[in-house]
Amino acid sequence: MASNSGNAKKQAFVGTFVHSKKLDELEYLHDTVVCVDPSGKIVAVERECDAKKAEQILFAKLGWDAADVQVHVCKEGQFFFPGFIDTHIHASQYPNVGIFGKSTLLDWLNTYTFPMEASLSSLSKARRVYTRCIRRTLAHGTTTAAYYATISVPSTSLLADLCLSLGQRAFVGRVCMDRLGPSYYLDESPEAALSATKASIEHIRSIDPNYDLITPILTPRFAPSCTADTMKRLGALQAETGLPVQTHISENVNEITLVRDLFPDSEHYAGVYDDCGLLTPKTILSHAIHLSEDEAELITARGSKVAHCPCSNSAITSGEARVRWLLDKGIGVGLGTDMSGGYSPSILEAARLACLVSRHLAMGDGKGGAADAATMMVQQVSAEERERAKLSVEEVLYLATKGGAAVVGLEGKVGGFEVGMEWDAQLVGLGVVGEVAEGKGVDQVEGEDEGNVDLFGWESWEDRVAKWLFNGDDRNTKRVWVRGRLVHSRV
Ligand SMILES: O=c1[nH]c(=O)c2nc[nH]c2[nH]1
Ligand SMILES: [Zn+2]
Repeated sequence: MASNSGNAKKQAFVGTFVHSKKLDELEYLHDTVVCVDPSGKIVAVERECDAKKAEQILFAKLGWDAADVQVHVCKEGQFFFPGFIDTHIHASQYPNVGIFGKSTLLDWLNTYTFPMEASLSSLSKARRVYTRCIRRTLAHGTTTAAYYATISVPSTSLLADLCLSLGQRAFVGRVCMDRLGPSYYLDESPEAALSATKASIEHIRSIDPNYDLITPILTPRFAPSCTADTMKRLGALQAETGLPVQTHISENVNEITLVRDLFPDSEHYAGVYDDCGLLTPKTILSHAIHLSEDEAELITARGSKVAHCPCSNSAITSGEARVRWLLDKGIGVGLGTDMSGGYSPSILEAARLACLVSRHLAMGDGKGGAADAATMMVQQVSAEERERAKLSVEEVLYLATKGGAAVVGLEGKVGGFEVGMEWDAQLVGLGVVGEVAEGKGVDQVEGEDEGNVDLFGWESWEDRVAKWLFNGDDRNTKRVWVRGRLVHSRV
């Protein structure tokens, strides 16, 4: 089956392009044309060019007939930005967003999460939930998502089918858990967990044989809910297939105590995964809030990556992940919404919350992470070091795009605008406020742009992007493409 049907045209995108060059630097490409071939690949990035020049020179250089090219031109206040990568999201928890009360991880799982996930064994309910989740995240500019589904194979297969048909690039994981869950929502045995995982992989292979858009991902939920036997089988399957792995680590202090009790022979939480062959360069570890130095060093050595989920970590009171500390150790970090631990489907929201959480660390009043005020004082962390904890606009937007791409193993393929990469992109539009109408004393808002961001025209491009980060939302996400296919449009 074609993995990205509905797109078989040559396209040219004209205007301003903003993307990450490196962790702390955004590049602004003005008066630029990006050409995308029918397979969704970027084949040209031409500076100092416009639609007319492209027609006269660039298309000919590519051997394109201008009549065959669909041209998209940015309007005032608009720019192209790479699609967001959500490195950690539970599609099956989407109906629960915002519903967490004052719970913390372990009671949150039992009260809200397991009942909702179990209920999605009803395929009609799963279809409603997954369709809405995919549409909503696309509308917020998420072009790639690393999804947890449920323990049900048909329900997980349905999520993969829907991502393919709605055009979202996805990693789809059938959740494995064979203990410490309610009896109605557990794998019967390690053998059952493994064979269900294999059935889910087979289904994805049948709908997208080359994993062009949808890739299976091995998903032991987290160490407390998996026996060592199950995790070792999944580790062996990873070694055999080379597939990616996703799980949770070190989110909550009670969870860490539980892991210590359940796995007394392992050195620490990260060691449990390592002992089972699950700490690989293709492993996405979510949260990683309370890691020790030894654990971070092991993760660095294994090349595993971290999904930082600031919304979830704040909502269910888990703590503050030390992103700068992780980055300094050479660990790749991306952003996750972690719905519904996190209440928002938006990676833009995750990026702004990553800024704020890093500032709480800098203020030293975070009581959740090992780098909280007391620890920092004891360790005599200098004022400069605390200041370094702060993440900039450029840095969180890197984590949301290029950094996330590296976390899910798509570096060089998505997350930026370079020849050879795929056109996974969003068109961002900010509201442009016109001159005060003479004699009326009120601002006139021009154009169809709406939303929460007002541009007055004097802002630098850096300031425009900062205004988008802190006040933007899905109203500013005008169009979204994955592999060149238009998958969401407000205009
Ligand atoms: O944020 C989280 N969401 C979950 O669903 C989950 N399961 C285990 N640990 C978890 N953490
Ligand atoms: Zn999670």
